[in-house]
Amino acid sequence: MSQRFSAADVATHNKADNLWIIVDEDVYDVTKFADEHPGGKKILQRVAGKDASKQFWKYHNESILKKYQKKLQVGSLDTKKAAPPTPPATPPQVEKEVVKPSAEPGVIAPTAGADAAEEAEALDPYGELIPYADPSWYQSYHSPYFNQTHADLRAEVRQWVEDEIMPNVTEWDEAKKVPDTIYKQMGERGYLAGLLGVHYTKLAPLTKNTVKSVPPEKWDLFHEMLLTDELSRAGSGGLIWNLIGGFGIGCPPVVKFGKKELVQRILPGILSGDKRICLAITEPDAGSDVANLTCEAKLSEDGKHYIVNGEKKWITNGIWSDYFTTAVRTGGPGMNGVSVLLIERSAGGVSARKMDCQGVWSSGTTYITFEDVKVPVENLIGKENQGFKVIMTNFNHERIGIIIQCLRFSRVCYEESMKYAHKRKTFGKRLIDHPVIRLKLAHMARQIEASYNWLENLIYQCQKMGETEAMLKLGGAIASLKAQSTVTFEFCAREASQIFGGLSYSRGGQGAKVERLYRDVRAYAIPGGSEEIMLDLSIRQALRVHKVLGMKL
Ligand code: HEM
Repeated sequence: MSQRFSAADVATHNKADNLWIIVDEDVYDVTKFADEHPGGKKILQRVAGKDASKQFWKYHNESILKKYQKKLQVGSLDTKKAAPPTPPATPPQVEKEVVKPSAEPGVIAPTAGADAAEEAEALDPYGELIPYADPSWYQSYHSPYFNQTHADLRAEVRQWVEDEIMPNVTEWDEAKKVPDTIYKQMGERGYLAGLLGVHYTKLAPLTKNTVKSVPPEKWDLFHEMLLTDELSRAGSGGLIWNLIGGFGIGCPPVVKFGKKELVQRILPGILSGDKRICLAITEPDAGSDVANLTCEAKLSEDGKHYIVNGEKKWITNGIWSDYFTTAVRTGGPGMNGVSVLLIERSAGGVSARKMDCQGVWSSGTTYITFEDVKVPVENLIGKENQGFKVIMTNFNHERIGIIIQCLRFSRVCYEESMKYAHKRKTFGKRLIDHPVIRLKLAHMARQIEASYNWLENLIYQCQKMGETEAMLKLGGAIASLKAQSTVTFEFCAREASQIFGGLSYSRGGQGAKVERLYRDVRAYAIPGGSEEIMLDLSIRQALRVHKVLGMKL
């Protein structure tokens, strides 16, 4: 915005029909906007022609300015320097202080060995540096897992989220739909191909899009993790489920167990963001109890097709999906009669009805009916009656996705609370100056950090192990961490809501993220294995694995 005004110029625009205000040395013409201002026009008229920064920040958060800046800003004060008034996402590099470890007498400190010298350098600080609001490697703490390619991806995704997603996410959630252009961008930016738990180089021949800041050969599971993590900063389960909820769980079985011809035919359209895919397992009568599903697939007499009949419920993205990775019964009762089929909507006989749910509004949760749907036998994923293995292998990936989202949502609740606690005053003090509020923040932070550190460790294990080893050895721990992260999320959403008070009870405004996330909690605690089932599985599976490892009890 090139136009410059003196404070005296702005002061002349001080009438209802000529109403300018100053926020952070930028000048806004709110004459027409005043009538539609949700806080009322009188309140704007009271600051007409004046610097209203203090009042503005009392009632709004950053996304409001981003959203309205283009429409309302007419220039800046002539006193404004080139540098932006708010800290940039990446603060300027400062010379690093070299910290020499030293121990107080009586403290047992490990002596630095030869390996210590090779330890990775901590990356430059990034983000707003609010303690615990980002993972510690963002804040220049050492990490064995992240390098410059992760930092580059982080910056790329954050910019996109802050510019194009965050200012609109509340509107999309209320409309229960994310614009298709955003999903398309997920493909164009090469993100979809990076979210399958499969090495990027394997998918490169199936897509012309790659991620700008990370070459395919350098892509690892930590890139995948941080992509979901950064997207989740928008603070909307609906957004994440819309973008990756169907794809992230519906596509991996096809890539890992689908026939080559099928993969080559459908993957390019999916990875580019033109076609959508979802996972259809749960039924009105079979949730976590997958072995009891009833949707049946009968082989046609000529042996060329399966004919599918049955219902699926709570299917994320089902409403707009072209492909359904579907669990069906091809054999007798129990887990050994289950197969997985890739059902194509274009075959006909597929009806989809959008369901109204408590949370994740823009996720497109769907009730699906299959009526005599003809599915070519080439669309069998894995082997007939061995679909259970396909489904089980998929669970680890699905649950890790849920964990990443829950922990970032917990951080969002914490971060929003921390910021709000610094501006809201009660009984003559800022909230942050009340010990009871600090206690809430402390309880949030300790759970977030403990869970996130376990997550990093599990991602590292997944990276080192093969698919089957990971399924067996990590299944219990991942189930346990899924329960841990949904409990943490529920706790943080509740505590944040208490800190925001009425602002998180009404929708929109400063408490928007907290109000929305509070509604999204159950969408994480129930699907993908409920907390109760996860915790029970975590011990059963761990005992089974450790018996094989030689456990002595
Ligand atoms: C560029 C100028 C402004 C824009 C674009 C703007 C926009 C908005 C929007 C979109 C809301 C709805 C709540 C939200 O989403 O956060 C809102 C609410 C509000 N605004 Fe503004 N506003 C501006 C300036 C101001 C100023 C200068 C004041 C005070 C002097 C003010 C006071 C309020 C109040 C009191 C509310 C209601 C807050 C609540 O519901 O708790 N606004 N504004």
